[in-house]
Amino acid sequence: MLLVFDVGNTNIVLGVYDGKKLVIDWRIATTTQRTADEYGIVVINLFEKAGLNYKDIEAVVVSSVVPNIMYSLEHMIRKYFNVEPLVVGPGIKTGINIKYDNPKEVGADRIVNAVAAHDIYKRSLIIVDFGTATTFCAVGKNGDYYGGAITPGIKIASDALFERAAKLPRIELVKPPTVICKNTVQSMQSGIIYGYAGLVDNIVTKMKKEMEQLKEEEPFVVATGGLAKLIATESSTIDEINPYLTLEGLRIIYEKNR
Ligand SMILES: Nc1ncnc2c1ncn2[C@@H]1O[C@H](COP(=O)(O)OP(=O)(O)O)[C@@H](O)[C@H]1O
Ligand SMILES: CC(C)(COP(=O)(O)O)[C@@H](O)C(=O)NCCC(=O)O
Ligand SMILES: [K+]
Repeated sequence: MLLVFDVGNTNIVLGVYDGKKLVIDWRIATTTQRTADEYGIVVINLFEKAGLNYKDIEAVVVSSVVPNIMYSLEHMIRKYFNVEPLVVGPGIKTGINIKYDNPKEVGADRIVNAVAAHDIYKRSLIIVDFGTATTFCAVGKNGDYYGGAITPGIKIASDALFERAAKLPRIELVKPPTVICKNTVQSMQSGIIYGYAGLVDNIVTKMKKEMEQLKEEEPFVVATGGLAKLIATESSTIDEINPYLTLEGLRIIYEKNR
């Protein structure tokens, strides 16, 4: 079986694949303080609780946008799974042609998403990943990765408001029934959720126009990431939510590099 790690700045999402089948996935906090053994205990426990034998793992693929976690994570993988992790980065076969000024600069998660979406949808795409940051990526029909935009994630924006405004409380990210709200919590929820949906629609609409100039057909808009569900229902430009896009991309990258 294959174990994949999607290391983001807030969460690490793990997936266990048996061939093309995602057997199980887990979400743990990204902490740079954990040692290899501490990560080992957490991951082995997850396998045991799920009734899976971690010794059945034959390969591990890692996508990370958190460099200073990698020493412990790779050490854990070697020590507990006895395999050399395949780490997504320059030199790895992806089938994606990165048209960034400096291709090495693009977050691995963004490329992994592009690999999955290109493989699944086989058409021009805009991928929106709602995580610590929200990323927007334009991908051509033939797998050209044009780049896109990066904005503070919705939770960061919401936490910043709480931290910087004395009288504003920390809020739960829940959609209020109306935009015009009559109490502080719902007013904040209205501003962050409906406001963010507008941000998404504005950026996607402008990206679509630029992709037209790049002679790409009307792109299909796919959302992923922990916070996608929250916004996608309010957005008028998101066509589909695919929560497992990044994990799928890691599986596909394994197949391309085995
Ligand atoms: N199913 C869910 N429902 C609501 N929030 C979620 C869910 N899954 C993850 N989250 C939240 O999404 C955020 C992390 O999303 P994620 O895409 O993993 O971020 P990153 O990749 O930047 O670490 C966290 O705030 C987490 O609590
Ligand atoms: C923008 C990101 C922080 C998003 O990562 P995440 O929200 O998943 O933690 C990550 O893709 C990244 O570090 N990118 C490098 C810069 C770039 O893509 O241009
Ligand atoms: K992410």
